Amino acid sequence: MASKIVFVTGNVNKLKEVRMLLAPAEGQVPAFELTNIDFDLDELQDSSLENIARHKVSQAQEKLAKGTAVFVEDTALCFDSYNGLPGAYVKWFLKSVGPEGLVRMLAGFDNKKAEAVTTVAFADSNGQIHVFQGKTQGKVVDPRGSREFGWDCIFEPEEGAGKTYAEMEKKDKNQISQRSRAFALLSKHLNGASNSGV
Ligand SMILES: O=c1[nH]c(=O)c2ncn([C@@H]3O[C@H](COP(=O)(O)OP(=O)(O)OP(=O)(O)O)[C@@H](O)[C@H]3O)c2[nH]1
Ligand SMILES: [Mg+2]
Repeated sequence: MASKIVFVTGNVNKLKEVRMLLAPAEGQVPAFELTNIDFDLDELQDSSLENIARHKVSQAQEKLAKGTAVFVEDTALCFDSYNGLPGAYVKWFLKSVGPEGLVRMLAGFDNKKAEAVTTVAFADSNGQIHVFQGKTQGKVVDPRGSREFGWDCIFEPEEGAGKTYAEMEKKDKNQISQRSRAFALLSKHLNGASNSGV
């Protein structure tokens, strides 16, 4: 029977993407069964994305039965002109000023470059924590496309043929997104570990 892995997140858009990213290739037997729990986890206020993800998964571990394999992810949007801010704080900026407010933050700057970073922290069934990170470079632009997911409408990735994430098909975003890069590393780890159990 496939082992279970829990993804702790309260973000339905992340869940949708991660389910696509971790889906087994056609004809392949799934190596694990992915389930989701929405716990309210405290998020460390720290400039280290790795520390934030490690702290987040440690809390998730404490809430689950010992031996449960679990992962979390934290996603940051880092402005070049702000030396990496808002970074992991982007969630709170979005809540207070929306995508337009994020665009306005860069109004006085010629440099609109931004980096999207997803940091995955996976605690295996022995309680050992593994961290994986994916990055995508791009720039901040006036909102274009669907407003469904966070800052997707203002992030134009360098490899996106001039489209914002929000203007792209999900499968195309998944080819180049910071999340897909981080989860490709987790997948590789899980596939390597599948013989010994997760
Ligand atoms: O346009 C976007 N494209 C993305 O690919 C993306 N990934 C995350 N986000 C947003 O950035 C903040 C991260 O904060 P975050 O990592 O703490 O997430 P969260 O609190 O929503 O969920 P979780 O912590 O329960 O998993 C939240 O506002 C998310 O909505 C994204 N926005
Ligand atoms: Mg969060």
